[in-house]
Amino acid sequence: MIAIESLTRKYGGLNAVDNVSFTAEPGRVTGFLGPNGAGKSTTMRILVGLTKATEGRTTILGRSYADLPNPGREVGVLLDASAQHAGRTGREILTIAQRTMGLPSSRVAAMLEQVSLTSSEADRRVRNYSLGMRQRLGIATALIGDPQVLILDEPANGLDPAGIRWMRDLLRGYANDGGTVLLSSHLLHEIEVIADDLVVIGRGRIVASGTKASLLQQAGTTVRASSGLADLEAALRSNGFDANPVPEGGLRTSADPELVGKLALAVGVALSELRTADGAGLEDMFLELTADTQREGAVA
Ligand SMILES: Nc1ncnc2c1ncn2[C@@H]1O[C@H](COP(=O)(O)OP(=O)(O)OP(=O)(O)O)[C@@H](O)[C@H]1O
Repeated sequence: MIAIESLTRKYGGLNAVDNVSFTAEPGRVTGFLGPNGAGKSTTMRILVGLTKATEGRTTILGRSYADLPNPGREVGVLLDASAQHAGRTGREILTIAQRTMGLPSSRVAAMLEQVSLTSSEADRRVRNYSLGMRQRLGIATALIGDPQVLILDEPANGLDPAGIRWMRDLLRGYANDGGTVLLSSHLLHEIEVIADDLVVIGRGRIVASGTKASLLQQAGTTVRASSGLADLEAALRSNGFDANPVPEGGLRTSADPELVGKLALAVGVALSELRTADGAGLEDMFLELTADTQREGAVA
């Protein structure tokens, strides 16, 4: 279990993290989602004691990171896969972690196998690793102490589609065995498949959080038409439903698709798209929630 309570981190006049509170629960994968610069890495760095909070507190398994007696045995951390010592081999990096944590030497080979790094890859220097191989090695280092909690910052970076699938399965299995997983991404589609819970952050503030199922429900129905949207919006509102424009044209509404179709017919609007809450609806909601925090418009 990870708990973040009223966390604020200021850099000069900037609130990089602004009064953030949420928990990540055992047995669940919590996706920490937000556009570039939203405050995800800062929050994670504070969690593992690399950055100081200006206000608020964070705990892992009920204690601050600094108070964990053998942190690697309790929490596995992957913040920046490129930060590994480039002159060491993957096997050396894992061996150092194994010795530091007082683990049996057999853990090194077991971890290499778990992340599918071959013996010859393990004996190559990290400077010759692809980013995907560094991510695998980083995940192996995070898992070597058999921790109950995993904190991963953008772990899918550099992985190919098969690698992303592999990581999802690994994290799903880990959470199913009772582990707590907090993973960040700026790409909704990367974590919506795996996350049970989502915490959405924009400009340092939490803009939405909850189970994926509840957020999907809030995402409602998305409807598009090449003309007449204003009439449809008015009809929805006069029937007591929300109707809000979404990026790239269209409306998102709390009315169910069948009703939206009937109202569209009644006001003579030909629809080009009508769909119920799904990943795309969630994406519309994510873009809308973080619209004023985007640098380049779309994120996914
Ligand atoms: N050491 C620092 N000094 C000054 N500003 C910082 C520092 N670290 C982070 N920031 C700022 O804090 C804000 C949040 O950054 P952070 O790296 O936490 O975002 P992020 O959500 O992880 O983004 P990304 O997806 O791009 O990694 C940004 O505006 C960033 O420029």
